[in-house]
Amino acid sequence: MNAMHVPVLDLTRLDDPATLRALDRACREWGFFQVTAHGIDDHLLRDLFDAAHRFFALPAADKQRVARSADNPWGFFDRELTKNTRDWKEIFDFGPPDGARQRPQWPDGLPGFELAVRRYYAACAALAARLIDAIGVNLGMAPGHLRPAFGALQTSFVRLNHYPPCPAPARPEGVLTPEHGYLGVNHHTDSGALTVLLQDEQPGLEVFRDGHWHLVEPLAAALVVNIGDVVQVWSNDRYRAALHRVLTNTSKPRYSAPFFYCPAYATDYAPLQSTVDAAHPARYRAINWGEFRARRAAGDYADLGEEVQLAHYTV
Ligand SMILES: O=C(O)CCC(=O)C(=O)O
Ligand SMILES: [Fe+2]
Repeated sequence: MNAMHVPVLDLTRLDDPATLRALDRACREWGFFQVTAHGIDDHLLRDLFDAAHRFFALPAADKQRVARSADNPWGFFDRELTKNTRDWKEIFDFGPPDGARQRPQWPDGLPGFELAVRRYYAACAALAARLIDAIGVNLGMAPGHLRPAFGALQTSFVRLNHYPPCPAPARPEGVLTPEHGYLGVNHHTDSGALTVLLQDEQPGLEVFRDGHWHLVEPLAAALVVNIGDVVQVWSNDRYRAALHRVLTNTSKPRYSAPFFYCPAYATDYAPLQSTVDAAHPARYRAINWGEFRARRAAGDYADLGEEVQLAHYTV
């Protein structure tokens, strides 16, 4: 195991110049960091884990009653593909309603489940808004410049992940999909702007940096944050969305809860004007989030050939 660790930032004073510098460095060097003093109440995080444990312990038929479909991405799913390869996990997704078909689904007979998920969503959205403000400032934009993309029409969502013990864990050296055995989640970048992640005490999450995989250590008081593709584009590659994956193990279940901070569908994102000059021409053309997300979601749901990547939008 590699000895370098992802940086840990104390967010007590996020607008402090020293914190902003540490944030910029973490975004440049890792695209991944952990945050303490993040302001999210411990009870809320405990309630969320409790809700996740109770949901995944339900009989399979009860979970299937809230299964997601080709029309509705919100609900239970246990056949997700990442890099066209089956992940060893089951998930529950909650995001905003959109039209008649896309709507949250809630399991019967789990008092407190919906409330715990909604509270976690709201708390993570507030934290992500603070972080995106700081990132915008670090990239040379006025405070609040990126906020409008994340108003009432933001398409952020919460995912509950359960990785059951796996009889055949895989551990490929590089960024390969395993030929034998399973990963909890195959290597990928997150396609939104930022991800805020709660993980339990069971190790498994790894980030790829300088040719090696590094464990993102479970820290009791911390949340994990990583840069997604949208911020990579805004930053014109100053920050990279880091590749990450989740290992399985033979004996212990693992639970995690990412909050994917995503803009409104109508958002067109391109390198911010402050990141582009004669020496640094724009590396991406404008991308429409609604279009990108629809193409990625179709690939996660079923094997439709090559998954859409940022590389398809470089200039
Ligand atoms: O479970 C984790 O720690 C990370 C999960 C992840 O990367 C994802 O769901 O995109
Ligand atoms: Fe991820």
